[in-house]
Amino acid sequence: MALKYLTQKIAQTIDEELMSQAGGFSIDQLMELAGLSVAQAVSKIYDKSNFSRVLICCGPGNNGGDGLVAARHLFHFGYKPNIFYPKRTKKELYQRLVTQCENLKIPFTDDLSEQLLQNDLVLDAIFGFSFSGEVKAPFDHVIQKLKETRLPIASVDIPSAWDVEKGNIGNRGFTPSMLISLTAPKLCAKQFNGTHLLGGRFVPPELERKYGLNIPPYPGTEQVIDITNLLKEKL
Ligand SMILES: NC(=O)C1=CN([C@@H]2O[C@H](COP(=O)(O)OP(=O)(O)OC[C@H]3O[C@@H](n4cnc5c(N)ncnc54)[C@H](O)[C@@H]3O)[C@@H](O)[C@H]2O)[C@H](O)CC1
Ligand SMILES: [K+]
Repeated sequence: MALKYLTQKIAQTIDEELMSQAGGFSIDQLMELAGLSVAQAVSKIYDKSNFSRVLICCGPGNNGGDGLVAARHLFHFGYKPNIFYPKRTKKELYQRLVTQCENLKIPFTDDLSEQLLQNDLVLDAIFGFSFSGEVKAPFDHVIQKLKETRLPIASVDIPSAWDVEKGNIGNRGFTPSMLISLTAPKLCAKQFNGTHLLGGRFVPPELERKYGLNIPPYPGTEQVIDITNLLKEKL
């Protein structure tokens, strides 16, 4: 049975259902597991001996929160993360995630151009499944710079600036080297031919059946599963 690609609406509905009274999760929990998956995916594909310096670009929503969590785990895995977080939110959850990174002395930077010259890999945690429309400032400049960089880019959940369902319309985004889909891939991932990992190992079987997700079994205690070839077989 083929893995399901989610519409924007279904992705948001599943998220809401997980965090409803019946679902029982808090956003902190889901974000922690999502960010852990992202860090584990990065460590599997980009060995720290060659890609130790990771520039984590964080957006204003939960995708950016996943990036902050991933930064902390990457630090503990022995990487040297740097964080670019141009539009911080005042919500307590994000402030705590920032404090946790500051306590690890993970540098926060304002100079994206400079950082793109000093890192080995970019983690794109700018926009996820709630992105829509044209990219607004200040992220229009950020996306442009990421289009120009030669560094490999690993995208969290959605390649930022891609339409969640239609993909890279009008070529307004960049094409990452790796995509880490969370819960299940979104429709835009049908256009993606690079390394593709799935993370977010928190979906109860009943919810998985309800939405027909057909998530392949995660190996052992892993937080990610490589679905690159699996998806190619199904195309
Ligand atoms: N169940 C899961 O899979 C989980 C996934 N997680 C991650 O959460 C994101 C979705 O988070 P959400 O807060 O809903 O939205 P985004 O981060 O995608 O972005 C919202 C943010 O962006 C702004 N925005 C929207 N469109 C534009 C635009 N055109 N230009 C500029 N800015 C824009 C908007 O105003 C908001 O501020 C999901 O993808 C996963 O990465 C959870 O962490 C855990 C559960
Ligand atoms: K992203």
